[in-house]
Amino acid sequence: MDQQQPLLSTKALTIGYLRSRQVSRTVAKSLDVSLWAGQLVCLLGPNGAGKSTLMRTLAGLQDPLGGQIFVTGQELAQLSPTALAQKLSLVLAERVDTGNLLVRELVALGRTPHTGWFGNLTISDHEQVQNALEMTETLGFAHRRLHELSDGERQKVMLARALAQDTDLILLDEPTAHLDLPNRVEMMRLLHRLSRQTQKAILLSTHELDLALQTADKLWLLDANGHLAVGAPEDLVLTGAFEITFAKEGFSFDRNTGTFTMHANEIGPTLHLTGDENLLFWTRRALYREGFIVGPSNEAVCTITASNQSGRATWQYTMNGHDSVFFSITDLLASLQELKNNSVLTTKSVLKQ
Ligand SMILES: Nc1ncnc2c1ncn2[C@@H]1O[C@H](COP(=O)(O)OP(=O)(O)OP(=O)(O)O)[C@@H](O)[C@H]1O
Repeated sequence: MDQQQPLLSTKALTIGYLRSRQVSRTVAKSLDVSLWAGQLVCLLGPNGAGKSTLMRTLAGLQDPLGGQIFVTGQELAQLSPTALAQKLSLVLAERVDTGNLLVRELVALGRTPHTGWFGNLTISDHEQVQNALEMTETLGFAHRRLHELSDGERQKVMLARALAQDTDLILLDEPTAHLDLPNRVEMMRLLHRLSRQTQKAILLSTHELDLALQTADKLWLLDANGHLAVGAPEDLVLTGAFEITFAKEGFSFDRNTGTFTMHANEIGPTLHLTGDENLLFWTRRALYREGFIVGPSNEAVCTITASNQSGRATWQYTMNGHDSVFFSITDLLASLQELKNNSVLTTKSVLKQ
């Protein structure tokens, strides 16, 4: 494979929609991006930013409003549908009508660009289908009809078909949309493994910010104004691009922990936290949710110490000379809430560490 040339690239690409041959909506313009062999890239952005529009345009399902797309060096507009299908496979989020097809038959359709509509499958084609079923863990329902599957099972089968198509490029529009958490993680791990083992270039759009941050080699961040930022996940977090793209009232992104924090509806008193880091992480989240501010001890009305005592999670604070000890966050919050309601927390107290 030519490592000097990206598998997919764009030059001054403009994407959007036409109505009566007039541009009715320009979603993004001046896009210059590239996808390289062995790369897993996640396309992220808020609702309506243009992720599906970009995926569909890159896959040749929708014409660009301007600029060019190159697939393995050749302009996409010049490729026949079969030539394109030998290079690029697309997995869409929406349900497609597959009639009465068996799962194995649908996955075998992935071989069509290589065999032709009436082409018989060779032993090697059957092996590719089998491999694709095994890799996606869909072999167990290969004999079932597609309309008998759950949305999550169906999504894995669609990936199996793309794998059977055996293209250098795989584009997936929200492949984790219908999966539960373990399957979402598994899907991302599988895609990551595939990009490494097979040197395929994989681009997927997703709303799974956390999983994307952990697994992607590169992120394409499309904001609501059609601006695309490209880079390693960590660079985009450190430069603040990640935060800006998802900026919305009501929550913020914490660069230190890589997590989103919801803002509480009301602002409560400041508390200081100290002790076991693991416990502090979850304590902090609970306190934020309840509208408390976590801050330095000199600004706090009390200090809560979280520790593991004989393997038991314990929270402790002292107020007005009275020690309070709790063995769950629920009980700690109940106590703090009571104090808040009684306005005791409005006066600063010296508390035991
Ligand atoms: N057929 C269409 N004609 C005109 N505008 C459209 C059409 N389809 C989508 N749009 C608009 O294009 C913009 C991008 O839509 P798109 O579906 O690509 O966003 P998205 O990032 O995939 O959103 P989501 O995360 O909600 O799936 C939106 O403002 C949408 O309203």
